[in-house]
Amino acid sequence: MTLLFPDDISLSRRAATDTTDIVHRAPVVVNVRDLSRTFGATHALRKLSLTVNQGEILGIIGRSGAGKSTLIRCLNGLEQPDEGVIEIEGRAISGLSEQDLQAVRSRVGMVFQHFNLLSAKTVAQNVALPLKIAGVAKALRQQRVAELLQLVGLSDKTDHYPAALSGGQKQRVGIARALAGKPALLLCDEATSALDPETTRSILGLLKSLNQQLGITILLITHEMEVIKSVAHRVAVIDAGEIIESGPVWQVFAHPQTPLTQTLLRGLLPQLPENLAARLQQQPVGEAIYRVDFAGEDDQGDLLTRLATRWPGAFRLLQGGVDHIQHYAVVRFFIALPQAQQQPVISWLQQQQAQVERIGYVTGND
Ligand SMILES: Nc1ncnc2c1ncn2[C@@H]1O[C@H](COP(=O)(O)OP(=O)(O)OP(=O)(O)O)[C@@H](O)[C@H]1O
Repeated sequence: MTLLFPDDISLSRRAATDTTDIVHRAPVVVNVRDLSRTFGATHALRKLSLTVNQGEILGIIGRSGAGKSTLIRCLNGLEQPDEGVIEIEGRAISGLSEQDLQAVRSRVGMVFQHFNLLSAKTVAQNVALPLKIAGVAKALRQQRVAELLQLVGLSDKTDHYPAALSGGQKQRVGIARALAGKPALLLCDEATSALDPETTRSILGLLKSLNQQLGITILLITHEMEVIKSVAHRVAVIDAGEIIESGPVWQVFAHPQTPLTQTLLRGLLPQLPENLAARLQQQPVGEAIYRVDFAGEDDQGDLLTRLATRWPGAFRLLQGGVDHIQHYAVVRFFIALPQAQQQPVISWLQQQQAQVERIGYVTGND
C-alpha cells in the first residue's frame, strides 16, 4: 500500500531499528519543562519535566490520581498549566491564539480509553471527521480514509456503525481517526484499559507497527506495567505530579529504583514464594536467601544455566526466570545457599555483573 506519511520514510527506518540510542539522537517532539498545575490544595503536577524524541514510544505510568490525565490534558491544550513550558516540535503552546493553538493541536493525535466515536456516524465518517473540519476536499478525504482503514485493518468495516464493532475494532477506528491529520505525536490515554488481554495485545501490536512503519512518536499513559513492557522504548514513573524514575524500559525493569516502581512491577517480576517469605528471618542461621538481578545482552540470558554448570549442587533455586525486553535479557531469581557456598557463589555472580542481595535466612525445608 501507499505509505501514509511518505516524507517519513527515513524516520521509519530509524524507528524500525528499535534502539534507544538512535531514538535519543532524534529531534525532540515534546519538551515539557517545570510544569505545575494545582486544583485548590491538590498539586496535580509539580514542576514536571520530560522530553519525547522523534520515533520514540514513551510510556508514562502511575497510580490513580498521580497526575497522568492532567499531563495529557496540558499536552493537548485542554488544560492550562499554572507554570512551566510545553513545546511541541519546538513551538511553545502557551499564550497562543486559538487559531495558532489549533495548528499545534493538529500535530497531536489523541487516542482515548473509551474511543469517543460518534455513534450516529459510520466508521468512515468518524475517521473522516478531522479531515472534514480541516477543510480537506471530499475526494482526498475518501482516499485518506481508505488508506487509514487499511492501515488499521478495517477496510471491510467502512460503512458499519460503531455499535456493530467490538471494543478492539472501535479502538482501531479511534487510532485511524487520530492519524488522519498526519500528526507528529500520538497521545494515548489508557488506550487499552477498556479492552480484554487479547484485544489489548492486538492494539499494542498495531501501535508498535505504526511506530515502526511510520516512525510516529507515541506518548502513552497507562497504569499497566505490562503495556509499557510490550511497546515502550522508555518509561517515566509519575507519582504525586512528579516524575520519580525514568529510563529505558529494560533498565527500569531490571533495576527499579523506587518502592513505587517495585510495587508496579510486582506482578511481572518473579517474587519469593509467599510461604518462604513468611519464614524469612534476619538471624544468620540455616540457609541464606539471595535475590539475584541481572540485565545483559540477549545471549547472556542463560545466567542461571551458567550458574548451575559452574556450581552444580551448590544452591537451591527457589523461584525465577528470564524476560527479553528491547534486545536485553532481564533475569531475576531467588536462591538458597548453605553457609559454606555463600562466598564463592556470590563472588562468581558478582563477577558476571549480577546484582545480588541477601534478603534473609531460613531454617528447615521449605
Ligand atoms: N478538574 C479538577 N478539579 C479538581 N481536582 C482535580 C481536577 N483534575 C484532577 N484533579 C486532581 O488532581 C490529581 C491528579 O489527577 P489526574 O486525573 O491527573 O490523575 P491520573 O493519574 O490521571 O488518575 P487516574 O489514573 O485515576 O485517571 C488528583 O488528585 C485529582 O483528584
